[in-house]
Amino acid sequence: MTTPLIRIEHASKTFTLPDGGRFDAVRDVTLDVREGDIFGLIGKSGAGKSTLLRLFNLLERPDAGAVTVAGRELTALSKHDLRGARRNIGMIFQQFNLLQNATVFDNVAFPLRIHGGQGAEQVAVRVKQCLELVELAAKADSYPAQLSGGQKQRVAIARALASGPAVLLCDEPTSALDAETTRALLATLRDINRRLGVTIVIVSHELSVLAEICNRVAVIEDGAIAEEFALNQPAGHNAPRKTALGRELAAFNAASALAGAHQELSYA
Ligand SMILES: Nc1ncnc2c1ncn2[C@@H]1O[C@H](COP(=O)(O)OP(=O)(O)OP(=O)(O)O)[C@@H](O)[C@H]1O
Repeated sequence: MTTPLIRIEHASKTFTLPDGGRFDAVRDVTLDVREGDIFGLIGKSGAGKSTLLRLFNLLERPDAGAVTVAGRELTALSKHDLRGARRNIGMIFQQFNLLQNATVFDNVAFPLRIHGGQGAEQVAVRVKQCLELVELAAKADSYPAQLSGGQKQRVAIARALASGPAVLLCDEPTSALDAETTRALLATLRDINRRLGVTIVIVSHELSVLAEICNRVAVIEDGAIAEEFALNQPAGHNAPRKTALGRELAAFNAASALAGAHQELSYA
């Protein structure tokens, strides 16, 4: 058994509320993500999916437990070393989070410039590579306001990949996009996973998104893992699911596999 690329061990996160109360958003989660996975986190609104995802790069620091990525225990690193380790973990968000007053080029160059160590020419070469990857090289001089939602998210992907990370975290990456743009964006993510070998962890409330792209999912309920299972298994390899969401997702997955098989047959 190979060592997982990401290991979350007994992680918990409690928020203190304005009224002084406490809320357990993540409760004793242990989770492995293997290299090359497209790993999905599903759950109802408020289940703790985004908080859990933000533990993967310590955007939220767990109150207890350990987070290890590519052999480095992030929870044990100094601030300085954590900054370096984070270059191995890109992240994209539902609302893209681009710098509005900067061009597409400057948005993608931003993480390279703040980290330093590369000359302007090297930065330009890397930005061009990343924009070509998401098919937006022609938009280098545009501003975010001039782009469609799908294009903005592809700029965000290019920015997230600029430092050559092994992991890409995606927090509801398609929730602000229409169905067609969603399909195109998922194709880009799949391509990045297959061609560049980038491991992806994705939070989405859209079952169709997860059924289409993930090879493994965890169902989150009340901040804990209710069940975890593989998708796109050969027929007969699917054990009964424990949760309603798990059953719904498995049915979605089976239906889209069947649709795919029909499509292949009609092309044969
Ligand atoms: N900084 C915070 N302070 C207090 N409570 C928070 C904080 N961040 C999240 N929470 C609470 O923790 C719970 C889990 O939030 P989280 O965003 O992780 O859920 P989610 O499953 O991603 O939901 P959604 O799909 O609605 O985004 C929610 O009840 C939320 O209100």
